[in-house]
Amino acid sequence: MEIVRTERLMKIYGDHQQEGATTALDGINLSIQKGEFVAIMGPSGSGKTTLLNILSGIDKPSAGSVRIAGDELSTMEKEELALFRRKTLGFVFQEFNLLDSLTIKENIYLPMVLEKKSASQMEQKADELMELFGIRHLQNKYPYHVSGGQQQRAAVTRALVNEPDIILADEPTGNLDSKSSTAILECFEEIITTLQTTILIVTHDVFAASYCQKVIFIKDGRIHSQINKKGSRKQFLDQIMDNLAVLGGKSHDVH
Ligand SMILES: Nc1ncnc2c1ncn2[C@@H]1O[C@H](COP(=O)(O)OP(=O)(O)OP(=O)(O)O)[C@@H](O)[C@H]1O
Repeated sequence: MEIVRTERLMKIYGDHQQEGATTALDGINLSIQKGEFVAIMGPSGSGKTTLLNILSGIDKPSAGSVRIAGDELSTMEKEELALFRRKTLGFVFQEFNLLDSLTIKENIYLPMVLEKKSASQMEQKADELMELFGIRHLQNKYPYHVSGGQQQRAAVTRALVNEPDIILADEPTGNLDSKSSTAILECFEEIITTLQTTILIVTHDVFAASYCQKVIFIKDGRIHSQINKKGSRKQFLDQIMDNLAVLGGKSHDVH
């Protein structure tokens, strides 16, 4: 089943007939299947954030179509889109974005409260996922009392409670040390195997990308190349580095 499909996706910032307009996306055709773990990489300014914002429904394309789980996003009205985002998408951010005034458990409950789930449904789902990610014992602590890696695992749990079709993650390892990065990437692998949720990450981190099954490289708003993991993770990491070198991008954050 196809979870993401974009066709001839364009994004132009500014008036395209005037000087100073920027073509951020220039005809992106993307197809991501259910249960795939995919990374988008590319040099600074290549259009990664723009693409993620459009897939997230935060931004609208200038032209082209974007379908997520079969639904066309670009024609949705504001309220329909808000509902769609809550039901279909899960978000993970570099800065975790947990609310400091709420406990870990309350943070995790939040998307379910918005969906008006029953107390027993919320408890069952939260317990199941906190157990899976080893953070159940932290549920009554506040975010500032747990480590960055534990906060990110709570954020991943929160992203999953409404059983989204896809998790969109923006630099999910950007604020983590290598041990916590590994833990979160193993969480993602667990999600793929146990829940078959599709995961799309945008990252500069070659180590993070090497956990994915597929890496799509973009440059100047176009898909430049795409590679699939065949051998070991280490072999894939080397292959990603080679592709980045061809692309002319910086490959920092190698652990
Ligand atoms: N709101 C905006 N208005 C005008 N131009 C923009 C806007 N947002 C992004 N751009 C331009 O669009 C292009 C793509 O930007 P984008 O942020 O998507 O790149 P990126 O690959 O995410 O970069 P980075 O890795 O540095 O975050 C760049 O040339 C950028 O300057």
